[in-house]
Amino acid sequence: MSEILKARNLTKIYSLGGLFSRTKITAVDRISFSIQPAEIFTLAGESGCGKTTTARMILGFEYPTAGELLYEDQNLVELRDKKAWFKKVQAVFQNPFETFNPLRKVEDYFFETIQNFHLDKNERETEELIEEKLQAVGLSLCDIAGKYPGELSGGQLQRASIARSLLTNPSLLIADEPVSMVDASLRMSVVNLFRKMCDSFQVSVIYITHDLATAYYISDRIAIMFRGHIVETGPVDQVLENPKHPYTKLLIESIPQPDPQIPEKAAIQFLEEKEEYLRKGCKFSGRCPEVMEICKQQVPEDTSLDGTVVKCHLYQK
Ligand SMILES: Nc1ncnc2c1ncn2[C@@H]1O[C@H](COP(=O)(O)OP(=O)(O)OP(=O)(O)O)[C@@H](O)[C@H]1O
Repeated sequence: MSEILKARNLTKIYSLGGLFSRTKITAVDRISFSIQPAEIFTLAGESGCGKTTTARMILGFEYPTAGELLYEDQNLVELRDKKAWFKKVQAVFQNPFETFNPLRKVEDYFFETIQNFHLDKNERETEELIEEKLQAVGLSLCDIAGKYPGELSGGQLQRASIARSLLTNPSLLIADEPVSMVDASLRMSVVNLFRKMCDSFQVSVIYITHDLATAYYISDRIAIMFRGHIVETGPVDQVLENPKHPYTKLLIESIPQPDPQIPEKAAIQFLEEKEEYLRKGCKFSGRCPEVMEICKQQVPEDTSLDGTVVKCHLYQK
């Protein structure tokens, strides 16, 4: 089956410290990937590796500095009818309490989406459409009727957010850390919904996460990002059961969790992040246990290996 979305050498450069600053980082550096119909493709990596920037370019919130984004061979950057694109691609964000305004009833968002995209026919059909999507995520109109976001749990609200994203029958959902704000005990049930949505509605999902365990559980393919590069990509079991890139191995052993309670630590992390982005050669060379001299000089090319693609000098012929 043909791909629904293709990214080719997608690049985003930011100026650090304002538009006219001379220091620039390549937050996303010539990445290429494609999304097949009805698959879950995970973008994984630690904080500040370019995952959200990639998602924002697909959603049209950021313009790529270079490269192409193609939807059914149409260049998304040149797309004039943004509304038609938003019908096909929907987003589920990290914090459902930020997605919904605390002063508006949750059901209003459903009716508004239907109105905005001209999906309504009559009152009964509108309610049937909403009920269908809510039931698919384990809720019903009765659960949300008349309620404000604060009256639902985080898990219920995230389910409602997923249901709303399905109203337009999108072909692609972008889920950016969708369960990181949901209670740990409910996380798997929400994550499982993406698999279910994928199978029931033939929607593809780009799942953005730090959490390799949930990625392993629901994804078909995965791309591991580090400082703007995709360093390893392939079928999820191949990549996570038999990792090749030293960074993938490190990520599997331990996922660094930034601690908002320790500002000094955050500051150090930011400095490291910037240093790594600006590093010549392989961005991971400063931390790599298998570093070689060439790694400090040259960015490695992509190498195909056992069904995966690895960006590492260790595997270059
Ligand atoms: N508007 C911006 N201006 C300047 N730098 C930016 C901007 N947005 C992101 N960045 C930088 O680009 C890099 C990648 O950020 P991005 O948010 O894409 O990473 P991420 O992997 O999604 O991280 P997180 O998981 O913390 O959201 C970071 O160094 C970040 O500071």
